[in-house]
Amino acid sequence: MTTAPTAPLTSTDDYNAAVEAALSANAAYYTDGTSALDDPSYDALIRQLQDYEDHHPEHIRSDSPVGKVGGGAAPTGDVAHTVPMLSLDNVFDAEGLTKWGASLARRLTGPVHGGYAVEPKLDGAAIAARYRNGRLVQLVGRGDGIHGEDLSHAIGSIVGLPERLSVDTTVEVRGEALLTRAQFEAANEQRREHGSKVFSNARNGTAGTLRGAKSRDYTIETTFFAYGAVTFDGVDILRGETHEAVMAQVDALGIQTTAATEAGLRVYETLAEAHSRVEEINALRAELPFGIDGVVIKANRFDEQQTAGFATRHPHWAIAYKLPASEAQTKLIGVEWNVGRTGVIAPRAVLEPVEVDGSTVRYATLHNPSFIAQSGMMLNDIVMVWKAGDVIPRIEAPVVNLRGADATPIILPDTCPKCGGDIDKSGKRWECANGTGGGCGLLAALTYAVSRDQLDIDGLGVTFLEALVENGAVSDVADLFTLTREQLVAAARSVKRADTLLEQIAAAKEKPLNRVFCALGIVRTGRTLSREIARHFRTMDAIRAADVDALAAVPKLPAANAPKIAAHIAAMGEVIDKLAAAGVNMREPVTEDAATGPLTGQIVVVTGGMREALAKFTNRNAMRELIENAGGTSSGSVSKKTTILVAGANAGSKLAKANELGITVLNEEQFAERVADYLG
Ligand SMILES: NC(=O)c1ccc[n+]([C@@H]2O[C@H](COP(=O)([O-])OP(=O)(O)OC[C@H]3O[C@@H](n4cnc5c(N)ncnc54)[C@H](O)[C@@H]3O)[C@@H](O)[C@H]2O)c1
Ligand SMILES: [Zn+2]
Repeated sequence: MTTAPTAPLTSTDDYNAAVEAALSANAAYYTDGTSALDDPSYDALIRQLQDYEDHHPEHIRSDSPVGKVGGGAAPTGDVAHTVPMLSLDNVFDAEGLTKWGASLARRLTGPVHGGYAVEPKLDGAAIAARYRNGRLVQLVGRGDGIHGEDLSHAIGSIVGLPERLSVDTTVEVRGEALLTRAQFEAANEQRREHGSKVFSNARNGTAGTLRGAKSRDYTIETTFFAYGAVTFDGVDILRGETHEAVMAQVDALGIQTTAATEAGLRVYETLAEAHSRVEEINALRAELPFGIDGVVIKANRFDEQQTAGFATRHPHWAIAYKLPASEAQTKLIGVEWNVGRTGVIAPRAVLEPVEVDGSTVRYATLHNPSFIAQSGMMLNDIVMVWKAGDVIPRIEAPVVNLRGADATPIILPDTCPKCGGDIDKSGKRWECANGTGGGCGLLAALTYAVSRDQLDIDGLGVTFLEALVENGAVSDVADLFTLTREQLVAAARSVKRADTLLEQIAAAKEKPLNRVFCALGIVRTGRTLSREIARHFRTMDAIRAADVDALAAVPKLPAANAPKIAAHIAAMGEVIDKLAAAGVNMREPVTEDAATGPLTGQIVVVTGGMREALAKFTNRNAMRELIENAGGTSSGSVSKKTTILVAGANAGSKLAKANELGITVLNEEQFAERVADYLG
């Protein structure tokens, strides 16, 4: 795989080869961003070079990347920087941080007095934004730290970097331009539409976006976060003795700083506290709307920064605490096609196992067949795998310049890989035309139907269901309700278990319509939509009588999906009749109406583990149902619109945010009291 050797370099030949490898990786990294090495491999290579150069100073090549900003390979323009724009030194663990703290104290001949400012290390491209008399006049890339490229053509496409300041002042603000996750996806969508090569990750996408802004006839948006400011044109407007104070001043000018994020700047007295903040930011990482590759710790007071001084490549007063890489390169060795519960046929990438952010990744989602076609991916391509906010690893695009002779096209299936039936290719997602109600995906559909959020027959595990399907006792969800005691005893091999199951099945007959409907596994519907449909129509008969237009009128139901949903409901007619005949409830209970419930008009967010009075609502869907039954609206994230936060055990960032916004926070007891009539 594309990892660098880890043994020490022992000969000049080895050293020369390693320098060449680093230089070509660098050149790719800073230009079109498709390096042959991932970051950990590159960093390991640089450490090897450093080690060799320490022992053989007589062999050091003048073009060695060690100790240079941008490894000496970043595109350098002709714009002179006001003051050097440097890189950062790295540490990777607590020990490294302690060492850095000790060396800082030595330079200051005593401890740090002004505290440590801690900020996220944003993973994009450094730019300097020059404002003259309140107008954004020039953007400059970092280059070799002394000269940078003019990137002014990107003015107007960078969120957070206004073209006019709130005050007519002259200043140079420095910070990181990046693609947020959403901007990254939008950028790739645009590039696919325009037939351009998609970016394989957000970081290299940023450099490409800024540099390419000149030659594109469409605009790709990026986002800016400031992390510094220097005087420009000799106009000294910066006030305050600390980094923190200047960042507040930048913020007041209308420029976005990291204060706009949950991981924003905070100042701590001790390095130990700063280290805890590193861990906090690491925990927030998955939730942040953009990528970070570390946390930056800086001496907060300028006089202390000045005393500590600079090395050629980096300041002594700041350090980057690198977090484990959230992406890595590996090889796409296969594509699997899985058939899901509603018959969706989804492709999954099989990867050569690779370590990403502390776990081994073997698979990644490929979304749908059109994604494969548009990404231009081929089998045996090298791909960049990354973990986004979600847990499913993703790959975006192949690293085309690493494509080998063994690359072969990815073959899309002609027939359902599971049952051999036809595939419905009319939508973006392919579906087995035989995939619902009966044939393909039956077992998965049944598992879904009996699960806790639907019919809640928890004694029916997959193996049990499999036995029932195999011996012919069950061929659709309705058959579950006519199972005899004998059949259950035979499958369960236990009278006691069979009786428990009979009780659960009897209880399932009384479930509200929304759950019964959901258990049908109708295409393009899930928990939320099933609840909307049941609330809207109130009875199964009304649902069946609804035409496409009537369905499209259901709140939250995308009109484009209504025809498929209507067709599937019609196709399930026989199963629904069987359910009704078995005595399964077909009505949505009219609870206190949304207009009169105790939570009417309230927008409620739940966070943390539910205990005590709400202990049986540990499942978030159960809480949502409770909130909606009581007339409220349930939401997943805290915003200004939120009116109540229910905070349980170990509530974290949502609680902090609610407190910040002055939102009513209730504990389990208080909330339970409020909805006492609905706890059932
Ligand atoms: N894969 C490859 O082939 C390859 C090649 C070259 C470099 N790299 C990677 O690039 C990195 C080295 O690049 P570098 O020297 O540009 O350093 P760097 O990018 O790791 O760190 C310095 C930069 O951090 C940024 N930064 C983000 N948040 C900041 C904040 N709050 N305060 C100050 N600065 C902040 C600034 O842009 C600054 O220039 C390494 O991680 C290396 O692995 C990889
Ligand atoms: Zn099938």
